[in-house]
Amino acid sequence: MTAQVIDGKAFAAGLRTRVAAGVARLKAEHGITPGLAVVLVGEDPASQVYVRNKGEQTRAAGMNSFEFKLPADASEQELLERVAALNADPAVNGILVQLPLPRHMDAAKVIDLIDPAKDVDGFHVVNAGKLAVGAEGLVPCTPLGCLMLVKDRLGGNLAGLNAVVIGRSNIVGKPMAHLLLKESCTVTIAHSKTRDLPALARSADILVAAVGIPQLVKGDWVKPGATVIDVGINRVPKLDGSGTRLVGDVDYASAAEVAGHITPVPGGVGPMTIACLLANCLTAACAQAGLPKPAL
Ligand SMILES: Nc1nc2c(c(=O)[nH]1)N[C@@H](CN(C=O)c1ccc(C(=O)N[C@@H](CCC(=O)O)C(=O)O)cc1)CN2
Repeated sequence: MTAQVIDGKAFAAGLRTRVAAGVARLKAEHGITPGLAVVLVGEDPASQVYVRNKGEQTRAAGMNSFEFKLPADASEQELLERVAALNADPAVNGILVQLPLPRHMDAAKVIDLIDPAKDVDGFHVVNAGKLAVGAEGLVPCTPLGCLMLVKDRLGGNLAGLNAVVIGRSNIVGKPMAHLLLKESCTVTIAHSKTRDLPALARSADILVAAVGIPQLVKGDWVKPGATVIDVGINRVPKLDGSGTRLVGDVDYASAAEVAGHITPVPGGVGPMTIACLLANCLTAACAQAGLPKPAL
């Protein structure tokens, strides 16, 4: 079997178009222009690219973009003060602090200060808790994007499917598991202490790899016909030694021979992260104005 490739880039472009239409409606009917504030601390090259892309895509969707850059040696207090100011700013509907933060800053403390209503990353414990109990809240962008891709491919009804999520981070693994559980999948979260991971992975109808180990998941870990979602973004040396290339947590070539559907890296899950951020910002702006959640 050769898997069908899930084109996350194309799906994300469609989602951004739907978000832009929702933003235009919100402006026309209620005079509200959603505003997204992104805070970057330091000069990590990948983070700089992601933040620039967020600003461009926010403006392209018709929303206001506010960008704040702090030097790598800024104090944690400075960052907390910036977040507090954004919490109080009515023009700002969504706040995102780009991760990772420099080592001297405590990301949990910073996220904890973000107003949960403006927490478009969905990382605040209030939003994590809402997801865990199945209540309406802001959902982390990457797992939300993964779920959209899976539902699009499998026809929307995931009930009864076996899902294995490799990775237990608060940002991807745990929220992904909750989202799949909400869809009535039978969900297992695997991690570094899991016994016989290949056998467990082979039981999955939906296999999500979010562990940060380049090409960990091999073709013989994949159940024939399974949907494989690769969240990994790992930069590794090219085989000929000329620079680097991006690979996922899945060994794409061997997994694609067995899977039914598979996301590539790049061009799979990655582009969904920013598209879902825009969707969350529109959702947050509507909720703050007492309006229903937009259908995207
Ligand atoms: N506060 C947050 N920080 C970080 C998040 C996040 O969701 N919130 N996620 C990642 C980085 N990220 C967005 O911030 C992000 C990662 C990857 C992509 C993407 O489009 N990737 C491309 C490849 C890009 C490349 O060539 O390097 C792809 O996979 O096709 C977008 C956004 C960590 N920090």
